[in-house]
Amino acid sequence: MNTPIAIDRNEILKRYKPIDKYTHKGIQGHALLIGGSYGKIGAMCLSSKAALKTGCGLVTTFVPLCGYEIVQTSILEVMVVTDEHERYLSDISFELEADAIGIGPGMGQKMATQKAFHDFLSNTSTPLVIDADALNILSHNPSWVALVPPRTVLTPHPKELERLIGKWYTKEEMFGKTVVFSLVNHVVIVMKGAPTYIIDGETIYENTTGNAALATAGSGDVLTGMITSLLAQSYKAVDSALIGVYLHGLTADIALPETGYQSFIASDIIANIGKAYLSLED
Ligand SMILES: NC(=O)C1=CN([C@@H]2O[C@H](COP(=O)(O)OP(=O)(O)OC[C@H]3O[C@@H](n4cnc5c(N)ncnc54)[C@H](OP(=O)(O)O)[C@@H]3O)[C@@H](O)[C@H]2O)[C@@H](O)CC1
Ligand SMILES: Nc1ncnc2c1ncn2[C@@H]1O[C@H](COP(=O)(O)OP(=O)(O)O)[C@@H](O)[C@H]1O
Ligand SMILES: [Mg+2]
Repeated sequence: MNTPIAIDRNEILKRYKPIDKYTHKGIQGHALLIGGSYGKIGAMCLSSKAALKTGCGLVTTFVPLCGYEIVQTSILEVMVVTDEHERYLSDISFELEADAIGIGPGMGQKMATQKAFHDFLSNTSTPLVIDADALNILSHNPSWVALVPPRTVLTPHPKELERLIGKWYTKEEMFGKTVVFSLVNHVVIVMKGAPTYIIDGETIYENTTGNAALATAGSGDVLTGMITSLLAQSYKAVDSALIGVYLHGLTADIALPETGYQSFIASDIIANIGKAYLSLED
């Protein structure tokens, strides 16, 4: 196993692109977030708001019908496109051209949703982040991994990773299997945890920010929105993963003196993305 490269401020500054004075929303990138189901529309609100706060110019959210008013009223800046099904996704089709797509948070694994995800994968070549239930659907249908576009970013937590690559008995074996999965499928894997590792083929990165305050509902949904936003802003897949994970962890380090571990919630990640970015400008 290769020694992990520590991802600290210096490593991020090598990759970070400050905003161009003459940019406009049309060139800042359009992120599309797809997911949600009855009772889990909040996951999409979190990922969509996080995408906006990470800097892309436009965000569209694709949710089942029951999510329409929830997303429209909770985030005024986001555009909403709906599936025809009331409670879950059954046909992921849309007219818009997105620069990056994040799919999976809160999506559920109904058979109709699985089929819709298969058809979506068969027809997309847009830079992609796959998270949560979309990862679980891939684990149920391993042959569909071949449909995943090269350089897609996968963001499993340990259980999702185990479903995808199978059980491991040592840390070494866990890294070995993840590296092979990354190499064979040409994908970047964000192994979420404490700490989070990012695997790009044989290269392993170890994030240095974040703390136990992040152990709270929706913090992974927020990360999906952040990485999708960076992809939409034309960062390479691995750089989107590294910068996204670094900034995400930094928000918790910044907020900790105010919130303590217990009262920090996923919305606090979103509220502190601005301060995390500003710390790169000092
Ligand atoms: N507001 C909303 O709409 C929200 C919606 N959400 C959406 O819900 C859906 C289900 O997602 P999910 O991750 O809760 O379920 P699931 O995949 O069964 O994993 C749970 C199990 O995994 C494990 N585990 C997790 N982390 C671990 C770690 N660091 N280290 C070690 N183990 C770890 C742990 O297993 P255990 O240790 O108990 O065996 C745990 O019980 C998904 O679509 C998501 O987007 C949520 O985001 C919440 C807010
Ligand atoms: N103890 C911890 N220390 C640092 N980061 C953590 C800790 N617990 C969870 N996290 C981070 O929080 C996020 C949790 O993601 P996930 O389990 O997908 O949450 P959800 O599905 O509820 O949105 C990951 O980025 C993970 O690295
Ligand atoms: Mg998650």
